[in-house]
Amino acid sequence: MDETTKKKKKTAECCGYPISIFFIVVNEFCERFSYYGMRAVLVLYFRYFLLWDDDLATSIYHAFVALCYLTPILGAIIADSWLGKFKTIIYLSIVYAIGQVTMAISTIHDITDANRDGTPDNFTFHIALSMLGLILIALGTGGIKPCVAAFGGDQFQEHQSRQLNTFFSVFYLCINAGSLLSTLITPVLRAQECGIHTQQQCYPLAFGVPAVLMVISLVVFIAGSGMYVKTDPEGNIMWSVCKCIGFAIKNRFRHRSSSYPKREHWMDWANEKYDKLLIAQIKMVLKVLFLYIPLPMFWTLFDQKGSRWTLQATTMSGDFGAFILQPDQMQTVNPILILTLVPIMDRLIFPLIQKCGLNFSPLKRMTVGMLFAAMAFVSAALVQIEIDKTLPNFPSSSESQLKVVNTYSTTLNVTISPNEHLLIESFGSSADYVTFDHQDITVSLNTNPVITKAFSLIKGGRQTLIIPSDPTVMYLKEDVKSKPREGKNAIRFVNGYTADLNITNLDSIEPSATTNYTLVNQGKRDFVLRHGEQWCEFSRKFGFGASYTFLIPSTVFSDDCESITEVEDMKPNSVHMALQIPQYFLITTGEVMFSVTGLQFSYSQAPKNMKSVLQAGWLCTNAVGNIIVLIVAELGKLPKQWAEYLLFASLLVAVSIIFSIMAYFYTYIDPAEIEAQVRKEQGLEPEEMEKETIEMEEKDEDQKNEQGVKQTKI
Ligand SMILES: CC(C)C[C@H](N)C(=O)N1CCC[C@H]1C(=O)O
Repeated sequence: MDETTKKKKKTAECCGYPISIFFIVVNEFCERFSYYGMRAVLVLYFRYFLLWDDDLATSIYHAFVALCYLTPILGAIIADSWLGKFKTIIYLSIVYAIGQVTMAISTIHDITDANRDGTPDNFTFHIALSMLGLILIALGTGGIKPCVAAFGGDQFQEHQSRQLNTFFSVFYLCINAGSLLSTLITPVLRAQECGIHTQQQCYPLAFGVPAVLMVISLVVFIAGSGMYVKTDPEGNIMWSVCKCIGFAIKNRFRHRSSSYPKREHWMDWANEKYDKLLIAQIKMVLKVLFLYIPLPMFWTLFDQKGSRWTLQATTMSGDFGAFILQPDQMQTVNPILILTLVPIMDRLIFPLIQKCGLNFSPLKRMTVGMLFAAMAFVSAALVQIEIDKTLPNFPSSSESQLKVVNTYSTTLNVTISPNEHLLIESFGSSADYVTFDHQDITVSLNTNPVITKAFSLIKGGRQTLIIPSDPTVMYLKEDVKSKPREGKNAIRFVNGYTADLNITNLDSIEPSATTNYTLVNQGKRDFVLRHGEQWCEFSRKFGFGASYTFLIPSTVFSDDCESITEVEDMKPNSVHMALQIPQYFLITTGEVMFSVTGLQFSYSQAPKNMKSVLQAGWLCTNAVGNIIVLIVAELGKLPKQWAEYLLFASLLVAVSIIFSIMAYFYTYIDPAEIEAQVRKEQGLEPEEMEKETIEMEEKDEDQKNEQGVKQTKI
């Protein structure tokens, strides 16, 4: 029996809408807040809390997203064949909430930070707990995804078809409103400092708030339970489809001899055992699923917004004058644009194209959407080329780089064997790093007597030779050799004062010593220097992604910190994050054309009882897209990031050409019409079919009433 044909239960209404819809819409908003909020900080958590490298962080991120889009099949099977949509949503939401809480707990560094140095001591514990959390989240979010929208649709009566359409628009807006708010808020929460023993990036808050939102989502959904129209499971349509396909293949194989007459379609080999209607429906579904084959490539590019593009933003400047944008907040441009572009496209662009007499069919829209996504990656490559121009010339794995800092009382002539001569004034440094293709060097200073010392440099590393007030004890200090994380600044101090010094938030520094790097955020920062009763204060304004060594002279307290000099080890990021806006605009325009159209297309081309099968198939294209990113990342990374972006863009152009050829041969169908025709061929007239349906419904209803089961819709 078709569950969407008629509804007999009159539900409470407000302004023509079932009141129960309110609970479903709020539930979706909270759930999407929870999911996207957690996702917004996930790569940074992998990269900077678990200390994974870029490739591993990106791979696990995409594996997780892929899992989230594979589990809808599981959710659809559970709902259709066992629990029904309502119970499936409740049970899987509980699993989801437990996953979010587990994830939030795994980010508390203090749990294993026994030595209280600010970093976890037992990474295995944090990794295991976070992986468990992510698996539960993937199971929950993917499992309920195909059920919630359909459950919302179930709430509407036959006369509410206009409201039903509005519901789906509001539903989509809720997805993006929830994700917009969360991607704005969670990075801010992450940027806070918190902790019991030491203050660190507040990942527990960034993951904790999404966990709370998921609990709220569940509570809101349960609160509406008295008002919902609930349908019982109707048997597992997916299982019937699989059995029918399996039989057709087996039967075809059994009759492979040329003596058997050919059949029009290979699915016709199931005619002996299966209903013609089911076979016709499977044919319609397979035709659409075949078209889906090239689609994952779109998602391969789309989902890199959260990984590669965010990492790209960490090497850019987020100073927008009136406000500062964190690298991970750039992702919010997508839902903002969705909220504006969907109405513009629907109300303006598509009608205008239609007015011009152009046939912009759904499959054409999807092809153009792919081309927009490819253009977005060309734009990302151009931005990357600009960034690369501003990046320091880091040493290759066989080279070593050295810089010299002089805190001796006079200018020094520094000779580095065999032929490097540097003139460095007091409390100054060499202009830039000197690159060596060998590691063993000898340094001579023109002091009286001459001081000579041998050093071994780190292969592939950057170091600074610190010449203190007593040059005989000159020493090497390792420098940062990549941009500091998350657009922060790495700073350190050389103590040229004659006694121990205390600097805000740092351990005490001995005379002539150099501190390790400390990361500071963008903006104005104040430091207080102290020795006994003496103190002075100095301030510096920082940009994004720079590195500095501050040289403290012996006169520091007498001139009130004025004489502190600054050596720039690495220039701040100079390419502005606004340059990422064109790539976001292009990918979002592509998304509206591809994703929104794809959803409508999947729905309109699916037979009535297999809408969920195609929805699950559609979600699977997203999963496969993420798996492709994983494979590409694992197979090997191109030496240049811009080249990788161009590779993805070219692949998508190639795929969109293949898709447009496949689309050319696709004939749009009206599934209801085909179903009616098959029924007619089977000898069932429309009136008879109607009568039969009503009789079946009434019989079914009577049975349910007898059993005392609340049957609310037919
Ligand atoms: C990535 C954005 C925050 C959300 C995106 N615009 C979107 O609505 N979706 C991306 C995959 C499908 C859809 C969703 O259901 O989340």
